Amino acid sequence: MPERSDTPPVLLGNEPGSFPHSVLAERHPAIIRQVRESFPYDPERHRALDALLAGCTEGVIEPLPADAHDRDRWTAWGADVYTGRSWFEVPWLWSESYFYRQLLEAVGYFAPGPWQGIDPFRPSKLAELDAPETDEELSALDALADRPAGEQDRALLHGSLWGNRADLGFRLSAASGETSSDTPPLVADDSDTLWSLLPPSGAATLALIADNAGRELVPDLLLIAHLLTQGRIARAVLHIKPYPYYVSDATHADVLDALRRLTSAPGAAAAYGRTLWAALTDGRLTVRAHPFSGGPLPYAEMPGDLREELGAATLTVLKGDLNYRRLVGDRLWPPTTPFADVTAYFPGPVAALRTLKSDVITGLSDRTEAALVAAEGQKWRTGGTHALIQVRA
Ligand SMILES: O=P(O)(O)OC[C@@]1(O)O[C@H](CO)[C@@H](O)[C@@H]1O
Repeated sequence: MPERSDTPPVLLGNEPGSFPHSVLAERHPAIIRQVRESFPYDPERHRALDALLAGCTEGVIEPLPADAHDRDRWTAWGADVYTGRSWFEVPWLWSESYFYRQLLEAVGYFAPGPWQGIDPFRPSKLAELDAPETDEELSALDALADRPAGEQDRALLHGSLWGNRADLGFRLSAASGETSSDTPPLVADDSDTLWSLLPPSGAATLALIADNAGRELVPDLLLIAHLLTQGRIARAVLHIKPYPYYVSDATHADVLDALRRLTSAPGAAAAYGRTLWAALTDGRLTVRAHPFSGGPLPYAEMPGDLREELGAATLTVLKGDLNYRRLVGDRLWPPTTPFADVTAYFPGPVAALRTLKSDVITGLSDRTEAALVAAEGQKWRTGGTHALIQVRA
């Protein structure tokens, strides 16, 4: 993307007291401690986790093993440039993403052996899926079945949007999700444009770039099922992560767990599950784990095949905070910078559904920004209490 002359610099994690700094200095060590307890890892795995714990705050970025299957890919993504530097002095997005790659290395996720393919975050993902809150959310679908189509559209869109609050990494460091602010929860709402891109004519292809498993993925799947049933889309491609990432990000195993949760639920939820099952088996719904989805770069740098694929979609919906950062570049834009400007490079119509959990934001009106700042200072940016639906048609 050619840079605008007023483009702010990419965020780093080097400012003590800032949100990015706290993620590197506090959230990452907490994640390692949590992973240590998640399985009875052997002494070698414990040593590797301890080394990462020391290294990720005090040390420097270490290279991947020479025989790592994805070493060349990470080199192309910048590993040689950043190796040997402090985690805090390189782009925050890169540093965080590489942390998860190194965490998988430490638990032996890629190496032949007993821990190969074992998702270190699976216990917490499954606990969430099994939680009584998930039952409550699914039983609410029964009452929705008799409501007018427009009301169902809105409920399922908002379910998917607010499902993004359920991010396990975020909960590790968010002391309280509540705010006393009386500012509206939605800071931008382009949902009319979103619906206008998906009329009930049945021809559209939706690309949904998923974020978290469990209580976010379930409503994402419900939204897809609803759009298929209403004829607003003919097919959907669900983009997930090729491996565990940012604690709760959805992998293919998580999609299958969520689907099983739906099909085994009572009432309307099971019907949604059956719709999805049928769509997967007849090819109207496909699941895609592109390597770039687990990468450390903004979408402006997506490779040609992905660009072509998303360019062919009627609409690409990006879920969540991290995808938003990757979509607009991980930069501290003035909040009133038009969303359409910073996403002009994207190969087709694009929508962001996101709760606000990091400083990056674009597309606010002057009035909304002023009201948020007057009520909360800058807390609205990271508290997860506000959300947005932004669309560039
Ligand atoms: O993408 P998600 O799940 O909505 O949020 C991811 C998140 O919790 O992790 C990043 C910090 O580690 C931030 O982008 C955000 O706070």
